[in-house]
Amino acid sequence: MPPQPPAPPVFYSFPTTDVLVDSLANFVVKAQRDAVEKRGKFTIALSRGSLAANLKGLVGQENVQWDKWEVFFCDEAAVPLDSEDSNYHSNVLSFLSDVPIPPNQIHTVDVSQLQDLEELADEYEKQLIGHFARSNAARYPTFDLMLLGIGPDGETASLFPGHELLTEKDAWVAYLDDAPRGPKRRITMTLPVLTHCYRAVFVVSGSEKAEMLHAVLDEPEKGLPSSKVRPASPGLVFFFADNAASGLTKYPPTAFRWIDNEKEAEEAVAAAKRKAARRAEEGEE
Ligand SMILES: O=C(O)[C@H](O)[C@@H](O)[C@H](O)[C@H](O)COP(=O)(O)O
Repeated sequence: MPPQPPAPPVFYSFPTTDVLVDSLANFVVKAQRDAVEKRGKFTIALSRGSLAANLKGLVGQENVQWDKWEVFFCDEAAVPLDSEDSNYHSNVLSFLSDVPIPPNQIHTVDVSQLQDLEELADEYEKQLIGHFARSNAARYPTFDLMLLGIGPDGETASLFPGHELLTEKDAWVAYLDDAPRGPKRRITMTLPVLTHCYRAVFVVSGSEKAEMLHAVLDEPEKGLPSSKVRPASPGLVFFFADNAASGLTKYPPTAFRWIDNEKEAEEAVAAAKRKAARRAEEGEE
């Protein structure tokens, strides 16, 4: 079978993250239902950063089959599990401590047992292999849902622009000791794993991300790490809040599903029409 084309992205735009959290929770729960129906369980991977806070809407969701969840972390700092730098810890504070996922289905690495970064990465890769070998892993595991952020330089998980890890094709989990921001020592899922999933959702908020998002989405030829996560159809979704998407040029406002921000939507459509009319006029001159 020829390789499937990358999915055209689906965009949701929210006025604020307060509005986004409920829709994101609904989206995750729907993805869970779909996965459990088709494959009997739900494998989800969570990226470091502000994402954890945006998952708090999962608490109190009804009809969730928490016992079917298998939670992994796209990237993790080599810090104790109760450190505020720990991705696991951020997610515990946000929602994991309030939902009944069996603890052995939340897959962490414990630096109090292992200090060496290479060993940490190997240990986490073994956990992935142990889990996915029983189900769908051929060359790479296929997560039901990858939840990702985009950092100020276009990084995602702990894959930073220009870093040698971006070319890693063999390992599922790799390590770095030179992260340019935050804790330097980390492990991260590699690009083939991030991209080889049923659905990837990027959650991005804040107008300070607008310029960088323009580079990620409108100029993929620049090859920023976040531009390279392109699951096969139909799996690429963006949740935007607080004007994060205001710098995009390639996608018209009509490509967005505007949630609770009709006024902004109307303004964006009107601005796009004015721009198109101006261009047409300039063409005539
Ligand atoms: O440690 C980190 O920060 C992550 O490695 C990074 O890739 C993160 O996912 C993005 O920076 C988005 O984070 P924010 O949503 O917090 O900006």
